[in-house]
Amino acid sequence: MDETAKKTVTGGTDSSIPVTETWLRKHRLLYNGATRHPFILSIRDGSVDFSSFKRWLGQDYIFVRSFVPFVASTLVKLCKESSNESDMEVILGGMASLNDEINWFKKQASKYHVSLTSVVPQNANVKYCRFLESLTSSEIEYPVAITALWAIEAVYQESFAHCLEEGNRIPQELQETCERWGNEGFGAYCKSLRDIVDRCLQKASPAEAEVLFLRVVEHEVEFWNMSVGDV
Ligand SMILES: Cc1ncc(CN)c(N)n1
Repeated sequence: MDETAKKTVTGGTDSSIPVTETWLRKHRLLYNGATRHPFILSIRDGSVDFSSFKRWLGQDYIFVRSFVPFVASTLVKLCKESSNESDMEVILGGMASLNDEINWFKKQASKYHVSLTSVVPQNANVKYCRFLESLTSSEIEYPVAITALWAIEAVYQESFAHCLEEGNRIPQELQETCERWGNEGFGAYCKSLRDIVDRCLQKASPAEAEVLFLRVVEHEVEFWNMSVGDV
């Protein structure tokens, strides 16, 4: 991160607006590109190509395995920098649900005959996993790491919750997939993460956090692009 990006800036022109709200307003177009991606829209309207779905499944399993050490490193940063008890419960809850997520991927892979041991990570996935690894560095502070964690989870939550909204024509086989991330419990988890980000960045928000938010959203768009074979 260069020196300009490291500079501390205020959250926005109106300090009563939480920082995440400021970013979402400012970067709405890019954010919608991730949460309303053609892959997601095709699940919602039932036109999804199942070979894309299977590609996504195999690649996301690899991603989630790299996501675990990143979440664990965020927990370590919390303990070192503030040890806020309620933040700890939120992150621990997230880690527990990642265990379920990994088992879910294994079950789905066997249902769709995807051999998880033979999946070759594609370029977009390799880059995203490298990015996650870079965030485990001790130079990345807790408020910045938790920002990335919130953004990563929020994109999936909003994408799949959109699939479930009224008027959907989700193929019956994919209903469970949409519910995995679109359910209310996962929504509440993402809201807790968002509240943590807003609290941590209330007084001063490093430009580095906003840059990371944008990079996460870009990686998510690339990940969906890869899933539809558009790389
Ligand atoms: C790429 C990606 N982003 C987010 C998630 C939700 N844990 C996921 N499984 N995969």
